Amino acid sequence: MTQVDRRNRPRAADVLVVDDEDDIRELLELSLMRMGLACDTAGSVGAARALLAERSYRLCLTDMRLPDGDGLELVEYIQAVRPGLPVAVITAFGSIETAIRALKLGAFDFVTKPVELKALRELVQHALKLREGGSEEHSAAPAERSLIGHSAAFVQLRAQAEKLARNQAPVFIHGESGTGKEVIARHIHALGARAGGPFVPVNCGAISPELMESEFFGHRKGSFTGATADKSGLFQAASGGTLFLDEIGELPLAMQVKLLRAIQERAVRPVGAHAEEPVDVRILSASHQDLGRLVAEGRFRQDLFFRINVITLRVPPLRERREDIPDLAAHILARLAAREGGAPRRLYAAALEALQAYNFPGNVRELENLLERACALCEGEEIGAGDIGVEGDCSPLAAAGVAGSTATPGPESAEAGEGQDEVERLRIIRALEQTRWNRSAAARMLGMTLRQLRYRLQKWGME
Ligand SMILES: Nc1ncnc2c1ncn2[C@@H]1O[C@H](COP(=O)(O)OP(=O)(O)OP(=O)(O)O)[C@@H](O)[C@H]1O
Repeated sequence: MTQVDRRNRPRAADVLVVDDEDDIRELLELSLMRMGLACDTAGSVGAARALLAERSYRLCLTDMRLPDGDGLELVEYIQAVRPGLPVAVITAFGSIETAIRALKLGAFDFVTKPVELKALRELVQHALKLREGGSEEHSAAPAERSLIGHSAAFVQLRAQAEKLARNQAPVFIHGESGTGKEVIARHIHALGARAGGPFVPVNCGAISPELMESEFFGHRKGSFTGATADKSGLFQAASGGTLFLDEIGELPLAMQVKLLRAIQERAVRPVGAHAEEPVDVRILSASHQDLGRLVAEGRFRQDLFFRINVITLRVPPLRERREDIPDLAAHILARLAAREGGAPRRLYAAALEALQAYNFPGNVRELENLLERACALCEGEEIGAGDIGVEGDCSPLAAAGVAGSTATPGPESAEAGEGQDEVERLRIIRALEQTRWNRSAAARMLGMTLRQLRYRLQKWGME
């Protein structure tokens, strides 16, 4: 068996295929050639390293078991010496743990044996798009502009997100309500190989449990009362792109089983259909809840937790990165001005100080709401502390019964989860009072949809 099989081709090879079995190497090479790609092949970690030292590739595809090491070693090696090169691993069917370890080490994606041509083609397409840097260069600017923050915590978070944009691993984004979990997810999508595909956000808490399966997977005409035509679901809508499952902790257990299957099999079965259909989506998810705690309480399936939580990003609350407040405020004021017309309002130093001293239990979304209200109230060009309506450390929620806003709990403990719910409940009551219980206006003020607001009110027995 040749350990290094380098073809004397006029142009550089696109893909490095690493596998110790001759027939699999040949099969992969043939499939890739049909896609118009030239390959080098290697039968061991050593041979692959030798080629990587000499030549550059657009993708590396490696088997896990190799005579002198394993695919994970190669993933680590590539991260160290060729960090921009996407590397995908071929894992044995059912060895999802290995695939997850590879993703954690920085692998771009994985395929299971026997390698299906369709899965291989999709993987290669995504990898090459990433390598071309097309999505990265073209979409970095707009995504960059909309993701504001220069605090050390935020800079680190953005760097992690940008690294994760380069692979296909599921990412779980954890943070309090309104911290920017969705903007982070959009950033990961916009900088990744799927940027040309759709980004489909779903609030799992806002879909009624009876319709959930059909919403996610679609349905066939006549499969239930009201199914008057075939309809595709969110998975199909996100095909080629990213499905962002917000508030994933709200999924009922029965749906969690189905979601796990869809993620694992990369296929879904529309309600009323006989066969599954393949789907090609990257899953990003988020919650303000501590999923580990939900698992311990039996409210979230451990297997799904393990599957979606390959990598966790924690978005810090705004009160842990107060340095970001001035930039965020300027950004929000500019956005409001663009919407309303005219020049952006400025903040008096005292107003900015008041904002920086405030604890923002509702995080960036609350900052947006405060500034929108301040712009409506303020008569001149500059917003004063009085227009802001927060006085130093004294949160408006304190008046509503939440002990000092500094005591707003983080999301890490059981009490914290409950505290978060309580903070949200009070925030919603405040908005409803301000809008004289006009739910649409309150939802707008809170930055949520009417459906989301209704869902929460129902949950708390308030509707
Ligand atoms: N770093 C940021 N730069 C610019 N805008 C931000 C940033 N973080 C949050 N925002 C804005 O704040 C609002 C809330 O952000 P987002 O919806 O992403 O939060 P979230 O954590 O997903 O909220 P929820 O938990 O309620 O779903 C959005 O309007 C978003 O544009």
